[in-house]
Amino acid sequence: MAQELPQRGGHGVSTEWAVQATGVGKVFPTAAGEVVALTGVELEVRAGEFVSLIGPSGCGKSTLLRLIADLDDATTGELSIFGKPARRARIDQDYGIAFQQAGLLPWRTVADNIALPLELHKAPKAQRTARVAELAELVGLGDFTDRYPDQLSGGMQQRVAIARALAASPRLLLMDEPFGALDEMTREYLQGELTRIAAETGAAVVFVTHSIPEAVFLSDRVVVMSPRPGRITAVVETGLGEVRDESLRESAAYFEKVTAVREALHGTKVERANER
Ligand SMILES: Nc1ncnc2c1ncn2[C@@H]1O[C@H](COP(=O)(O)OP(=O)(O)OP(=O)(O)O)[C@@H](O)[C@H]1O
Repeated sequence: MAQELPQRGGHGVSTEWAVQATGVGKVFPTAAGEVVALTGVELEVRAGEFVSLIGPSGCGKSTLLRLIADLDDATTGELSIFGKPARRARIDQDYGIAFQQAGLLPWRTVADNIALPLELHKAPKAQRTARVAELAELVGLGDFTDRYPDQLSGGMQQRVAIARALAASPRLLLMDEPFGALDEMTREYLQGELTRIAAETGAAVVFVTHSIPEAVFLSDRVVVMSPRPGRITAVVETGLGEVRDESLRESAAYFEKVTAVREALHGTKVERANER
């Protein structure tokens, strides 16, 4: 059945779905019995839309992102990325990923790590060099392109990972707490940059976070999940439009949505999340 398209503040209405999850469930067999990590997940992310997943530890946020990225298989249900099976989308490199661990190649410099997706896309050398310089500047590492990952702080490594995810201007970005290890000022700066880049490139983003303010600042919609078993319990549309600048953080509309997400989360009985 055709679903109603969510409204987006800035990119105009698209009829294309970046992600469609239908009846998705994931069960992990363990020595102690089966762990139902996800059940009955229905999620659509429109092309160009920014969606955050938030919820207490263990509610299945990372598992859902890993299924979208085809890093694991769903036990039930179906996932499609731009209308393709997740596996096809992975082979076609339809998305960029930035996860909690930077996952950089230690034998490659910052510049060569950022360039990796461009090499896979067979971009000409001159184009690669220009794009790498632009991205390194963007994440504040313009002076560090010749360094190796072990010469960088954890936060700097994470910024390289973000630049790498953006390198090939993918139509979809999958991000699992990419700013979690950064200091607050860098984090807020990169949040602003990410919304600008997503708007400029028209990329859809699925973003896992533990931070309510971060989710609200970044997103068109905040998807609230609850554990045991992991499922979607609420979806908060922010309606904050495309311009996400610092003044937004002090606006009444922003505070209202932060409160709405907090209340939706409390409805998921946060105190039970650690009973596993
Ligand atoms: N490979 C695995 N084998 C067994 N159980 C797993 C595996 N991966 C995840 N789980 C379980 O699935 C559930 C969801 O885990 P997941 O990491 O997706 O949660 P999360 O919401 O991302 O948590 P956090 O916020 O702490 O990162 C948890 O109960 C976890 O213990």
